[in-house]
Amino acid sequence: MITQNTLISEESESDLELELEMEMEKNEENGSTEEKLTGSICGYNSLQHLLSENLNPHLYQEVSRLLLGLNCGKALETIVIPESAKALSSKHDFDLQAFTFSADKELLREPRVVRVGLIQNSIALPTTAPFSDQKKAIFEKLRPIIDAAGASGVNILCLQEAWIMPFAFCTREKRWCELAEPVNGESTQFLQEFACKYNMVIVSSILERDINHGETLWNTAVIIGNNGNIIGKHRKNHIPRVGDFNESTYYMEGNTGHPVFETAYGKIAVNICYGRHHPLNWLAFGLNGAEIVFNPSATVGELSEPLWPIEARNAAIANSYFVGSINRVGTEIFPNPFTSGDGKPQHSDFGHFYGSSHFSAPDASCTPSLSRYKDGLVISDMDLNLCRQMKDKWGFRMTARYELYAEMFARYLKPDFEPQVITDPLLHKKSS
Ligand SMILES: NC(=O)NCCC(=O)O
Repeated sequence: MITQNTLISEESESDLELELEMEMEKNEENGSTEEKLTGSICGYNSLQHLLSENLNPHLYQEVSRLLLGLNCGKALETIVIPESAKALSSKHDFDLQAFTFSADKELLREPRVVRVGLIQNSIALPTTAPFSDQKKAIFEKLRPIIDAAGASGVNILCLQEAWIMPFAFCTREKRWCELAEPVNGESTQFLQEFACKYNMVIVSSILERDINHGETLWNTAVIIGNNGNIIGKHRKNHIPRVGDFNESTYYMEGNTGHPVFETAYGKIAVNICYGRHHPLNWLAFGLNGAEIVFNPSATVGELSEPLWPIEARNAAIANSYFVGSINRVGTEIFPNPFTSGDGKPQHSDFGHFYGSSHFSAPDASCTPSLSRYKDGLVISDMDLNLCRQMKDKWGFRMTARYELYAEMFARYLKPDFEPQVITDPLLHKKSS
């Protein structure tokens, strides 16, 4: 029975306001109160935080079991983070969390444990600052977070979508195109040093300018190998045309298919942001053998927050791989107001990017999420053997009936396609 442990939604409005005020006061974390007010859930930095503070330990355990699932029959365990990484997180005020997904022991294969990190961040300077200063400030902001990942022994690190810039695609202003870089440009060079220093694979999502093909623009993930080499790139397949996400003004649908990159630490792929709403996009990376698929994103609460914890987790389950979901944080205000043809008054920001980066595993378990308003690094160990173990257990690949769907698509793509509908012969008969 929920009584004094009740969720705060049942409290009176004035109680709630008082509690929120007290929570904000006792909250020692840095960052502006205003950002926390817009970014928090009633003063809590994440759903897990809200629940853990308001439920008794037994109720919290039961709620977590249902919300986060179990991994090998147990709640996910946290892992010990080196003091040097913790010190960086306190000094530079970023959220730092670390977990481990295990798999069953096998008789013929050794465990294949890799340590993976995801970074979420807000921009570092106002969008009105000179572009080069904005970019440099983001580099400087990320430096200690990447160092914390390196100090923690992260093998594969992924940054958020278009991490070197504000998510300016809402504006439709062409001047933001200046922030596009070639695949081997400034941001890649910046990350190559870390890749070498920490023997780390890094996935970097940028606005790409393809110099060799008419200086065209793409939304691209660059895969940097642990020797600092560029392994390859993937271009975002599905471009949003929803709300303020006016990204088709800037770049076209990707032309790189669904590549899987075989790295020193496993087979990885990147499903960039809006591609997460397309189950076939997830499927294709799985068919090419991905063991971890990253979803670097930029999305706002009003549009997608109820979808966020579901889609990635479902993809991990359906495709028997791990998913790393990243969303940026904060509210980015642009100098010129814009509208997006949806009848809403003109405005100067997208709304709040709600962070909440996390991992999902093929056995339906997932980590708690990072903060809704703070920069953060979430780390997880994952035994990649779990991918095949879940394929063997559920048999989704073997029961998939791909031939049925191949035939369906072949028919659907023909101009004379007619939907397969069998109408009740009595439906249109006049009653006599
Ligand atoms: N960046 C991007 O594709 N955002 C689209 C919004 C969403 O998919 O939630």
